[in-house]
Amino acid sequence: MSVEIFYDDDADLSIIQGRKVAVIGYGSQGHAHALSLRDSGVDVRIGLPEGSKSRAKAEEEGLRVLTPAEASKEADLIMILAPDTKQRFIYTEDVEPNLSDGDAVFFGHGFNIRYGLINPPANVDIAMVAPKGPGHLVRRQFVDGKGVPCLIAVEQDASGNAQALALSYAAAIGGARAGVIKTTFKEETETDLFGEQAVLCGGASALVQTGFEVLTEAGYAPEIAYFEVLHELKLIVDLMYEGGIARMRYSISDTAEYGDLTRGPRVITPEVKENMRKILGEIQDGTFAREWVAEDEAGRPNFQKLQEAGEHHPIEETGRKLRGLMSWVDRPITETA
Ligand SMILES: NC(=O)C1=CN([C@@H]2O[C@H](COP(=O)(O)OP(=O)(O)OC[C@H]3O[C@@H](n4cnc5c(N)ncnc54)[C@H](OP(=O)(O)O)[C@@H]3O)[C@@H](O)[C@H]2O)C=CC1
Ligand SMILES: CC[C@](O)(C(C)=O)C(=O)O
Ligand SMILES: [Mg+2]
Ligand SMILES: [Mg+2]
Repeated sequence: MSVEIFYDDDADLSIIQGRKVAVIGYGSQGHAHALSLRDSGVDVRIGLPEGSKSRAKAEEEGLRVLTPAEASKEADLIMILAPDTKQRFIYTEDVEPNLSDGDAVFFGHGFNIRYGLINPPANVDIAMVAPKGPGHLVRRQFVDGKGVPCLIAVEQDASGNAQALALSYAAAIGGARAGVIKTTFKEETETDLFGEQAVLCGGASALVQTGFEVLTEAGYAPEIAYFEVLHELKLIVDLMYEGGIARMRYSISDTAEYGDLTRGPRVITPEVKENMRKILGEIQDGTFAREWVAEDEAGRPNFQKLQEAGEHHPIEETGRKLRGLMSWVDRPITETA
């Protein structure tokens, strides 16, 4: 195996238990890290601006909430879990002026370091603990005694101990129960962006919406189309998660398997693969990062337009109606943060 994978036995939890941690941001990842660090015996404070709507949620959990500058000053490990497009401003205004020799600045994703938006001084550790899953599941798995795998990376090892520190942090949020893989900021950033754009979020959403459109435009009931292309997708992906594509193919009918083997490549054609390569190229050469930063600076006009179109896609209305009848899938994403 070419990668190094670490588990709980490889991690020394006492390292992170001996640090003062500031978690900047209390959203999807921030709440999961902060609550699980606290439950692992770590001294945690939250950094949020005075007017932040996340403040009440963190305070409800009994966490101590300071401004990002105060939290950075008090802490010797600052984990930045604010939106990627805001991090460079938070870093310059609140974090950097409060850094001392031997402090550590951590990230949950490598975007700002990989694309040179944050350039830290040489006297601090720069590392990453990036869970490979949405924050709400990171927390839910931790509470259930499980964990979401994490990537760790060290960009700058001023202390000579940055990797052990990152591994200790990953263990404290449950990552080492599932496996912690050592990588680089470059590899994490590029593969994470590719995964979410081409397969997990962009690819999967477009596949589901297009399948729904084809069925409903051909006159089939939206409810049947919804179950077929969205609801059942989870059940199929659960089998892949448990035992790979082979396990899924073992469980489906041979009719489905023959259709899978012969029709799948007609949907995901060589042209689609070429499009995926172009998307990867735009990530690697910085085109996507520049576009996203510019879009954010312009007030996100295109993002908002596309978001609205997605929210009004007919599959959402059908889904809301059907999920309303299935109490067990009614898990609002506001469950903990
Ligand atoms: N979402 C995920 O599951 C994953 C995210 N990541 C990475 O984690 C990081 C955080 O993403 P995510 O959890 O999705 O973010 P969210 O958008 O869910 O949450 C962002 C949080 O940052 C707060 N915030 C906004 N502006 C500031 C500021 N100026 N100072 C301090 N806090 C601020 C927000 O507060 P308010 O309520 O006021 O807006 C909110 O609490 C990103 O680097 C992302 O790429 C990595 C893996 C998975
Ligand atoms: C798949 C999306 C993700 O990369 C994640 C949950 O890991 C993100 O940035 O939210
Ligand atoms: Mg990811
Ligand atoms: Mg991501």
